[in-house]
Amino acid sequence: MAGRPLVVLVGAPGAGKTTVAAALSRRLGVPFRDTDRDIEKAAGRDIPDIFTNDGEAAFRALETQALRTALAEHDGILSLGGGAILAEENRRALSGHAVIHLAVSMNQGVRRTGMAANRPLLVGINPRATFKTLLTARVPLYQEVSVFEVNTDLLAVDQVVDAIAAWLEEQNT
Ligand SMILES: Nc1ncnc2c1ncn2[C@@H]1O[C@H](COP(=O)(O)OP(=O)(O)O)[C@@H](O)[C@H]1O
Ligand SMILES: O=C(O)C1=C[C@@H](OP(=O)(O)O)[C@@H](O)[C@H](O)C1
Ligand SMILES: [Mg+2]
Repeated sequence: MAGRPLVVLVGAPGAGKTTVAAALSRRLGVPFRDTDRDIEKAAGRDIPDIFTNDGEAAFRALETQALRTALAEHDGILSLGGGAILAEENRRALSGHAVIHLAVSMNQGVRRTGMAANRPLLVGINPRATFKTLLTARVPLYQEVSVFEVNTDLLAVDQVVDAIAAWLEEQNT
């Protein structure tokens, strides 16, 4: 099952990584994988449960392991959790891969994640301030690991897929 992801999607929560990765994999007819799902499957629990009962550090350790495994064996489209780029070890592991940054503004990010309470880091009294702090800390890291960026704010999911498919085509010509 050894492989190499065709594309790895990074970006803040609500950028659309999971949704776009699934849509892109359908478009290209290649497998889809999401490290958050891998973690939930392996643990037999969902992410809020892992955060609440084991803490963020435990989640990050599972995430590093899930990333390492997926990079080694997945040969389709891979989406990561928004915080996967925080560990230097993970950024190093992503080096040389076709990493695409799905960018999202605070307004859109809060709007898209506000509906679901399944992102433990964004649950709180001021999601806008939390999201802004998160972007300030992470955007430089998303940019550091990526080789291409799509600003998703004004695009529908299919249009984000179009942009990535066009980029891939360019790489192959
Ligand atoms: N380009 C987009 N335009 C509008 N809504 C979007 C877009 N991309 C994703 N969404 C919606 O935003 C929410 C979060 O998407 P998701 O794929 O879970 O993001 P991520 O994995 O980056 O956190 C979902 O409800 C999804 O349908
Ligand atoms: O930004 C983060 O630190 C996180 C983002 C989530 O994934 P999405 O970016 O897919 O929402 C998930 O990995 C976890 O809740 C932590
Ligand atoms: Mg996701």
